[in-house]
Amino acid sequence: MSSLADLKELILRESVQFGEFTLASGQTSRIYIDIRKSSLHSEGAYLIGQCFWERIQSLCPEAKGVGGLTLGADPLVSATAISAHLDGKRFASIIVRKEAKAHGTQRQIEAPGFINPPDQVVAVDDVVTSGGSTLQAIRALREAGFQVKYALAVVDRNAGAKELLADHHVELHSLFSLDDLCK
Ligand SMILES: O=P(O)(O)OC[C@H]1O[C@H](OP(=O)(O)OP(=O)(O)O)[C@H](O)[C@@H]1O
Ligand SMILES: O=C(O)c1cc(=O)[nH]c(=O)[nH]1
Repeated sequence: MSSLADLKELILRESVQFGEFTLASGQTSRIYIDIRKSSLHSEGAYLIGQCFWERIQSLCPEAKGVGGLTLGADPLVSATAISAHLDGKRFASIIVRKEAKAHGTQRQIEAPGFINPPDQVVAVDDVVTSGGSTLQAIRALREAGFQVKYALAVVDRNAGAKELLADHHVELHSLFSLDDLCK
């Protein structure tokens, strides 16, 4: 089986939940895809890293790193950078804090020293619904001087994120849609 097929099976097993959920956007839903249950799983982290790295190389070969909003994106950025390293490439994991630290470095963006504006970065998220969280990360990355033309999510719930990000000149891609997982 391919990494994508293995990942789909793992997400279906570990991450799909049914109930009454309030989403980040304030919408309610009877389905919740908790990708944290897969991205914090040893096999899931490996598979997400492989799938993201492969997709990023075809989508944006000039990218020097991936960045996303804590917490959902944290394991994704690390997994992608490890896959890049195993492929012999230096590639940055960037974590965007929801707000800048009030002490210490006072940074909102945590990144290794080798990546610098105006390098190209792909924005990542575990699930996109409205796209608001991904846009928050993109805004912070752009304010820091990075270029962001592409975003990549594990799951796109097809609830407006693609359109919102397109309005901000970012092309959204995903490994799966909600329909792929819950038909
Ligand atoms: O596209 P949106 O409408 O913004 O919704 C999707 C966001 O919601 C979830 O994060 P959540 O706010 O639950 O935070 P967490 O990652 O810190 O758990 C998820 O990880 C996405 O980042
Ligand atoms: O929109 C959200 O908040 C959301 C939906 C979903 O399916 N999974 C998730 O982690 N967040």
